[in-house]
Amino acid sequence: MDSGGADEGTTARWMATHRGMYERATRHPFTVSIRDGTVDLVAFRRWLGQDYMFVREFVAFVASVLLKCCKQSDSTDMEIILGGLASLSDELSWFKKEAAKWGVDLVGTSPLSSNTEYCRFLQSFDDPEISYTVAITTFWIIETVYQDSFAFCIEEGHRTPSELLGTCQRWGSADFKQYCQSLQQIVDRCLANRTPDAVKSAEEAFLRVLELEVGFWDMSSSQS
Ligand SMILES: Cc1ncc(CN)c(N)n1
Repeated sequence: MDSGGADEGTTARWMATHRGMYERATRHPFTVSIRDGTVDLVAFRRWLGQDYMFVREFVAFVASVLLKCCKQSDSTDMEIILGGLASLSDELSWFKKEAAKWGVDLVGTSPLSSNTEYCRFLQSFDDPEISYTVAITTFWIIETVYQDSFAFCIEEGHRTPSELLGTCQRWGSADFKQYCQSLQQIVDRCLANRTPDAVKSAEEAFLRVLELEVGFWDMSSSQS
């Protein structure tokens, strides 16, 4: 981790301060049911179709983060963000393959309301007034919720059905964890240089993502 900033470790503090909310997002009954082996496969298929649409929107969001990054003078973060963006190409192919396997019709699927709400939030980052710090914070926590949620599904003692292990590995792998940690280091470094108001805006974005992630899992479980 970069040792230059006095305010290093802000993200860890947020995670501790907002532990309850963080756990609602990362230990949601939907993902816990995957780990327990009791997952409703209708809900899993719904999640798959909805998440495919989300990821298509996420590509544009990550591109907007990259653009903000490139406009910064000292932009060593660019390669990590670009790597994340490039990997979404694979991810979209993976969704198409899984959809075929599970009989999910991606073309005929429409976004449910929680997905639409989340996608609108992502689209709002097109605004050049939204800072790189807020954008990279948002990017980091979006990826981290999936990393933490799915890593739990393959941790010791899991009863995840074998046909879902690939899904859990996708986001629960050590490589994906490492990538999330790289993003977290960028966020902590950015936050260390910012005013209290700027840090507050980033914290609000962090909390908003947690809320939207809970909404996304709820939607997957119950079609709300
Ligand atoms: C809703 C949601 N949140 C996060 C991720 C991880 N990129 C995702 N695919 N979908």
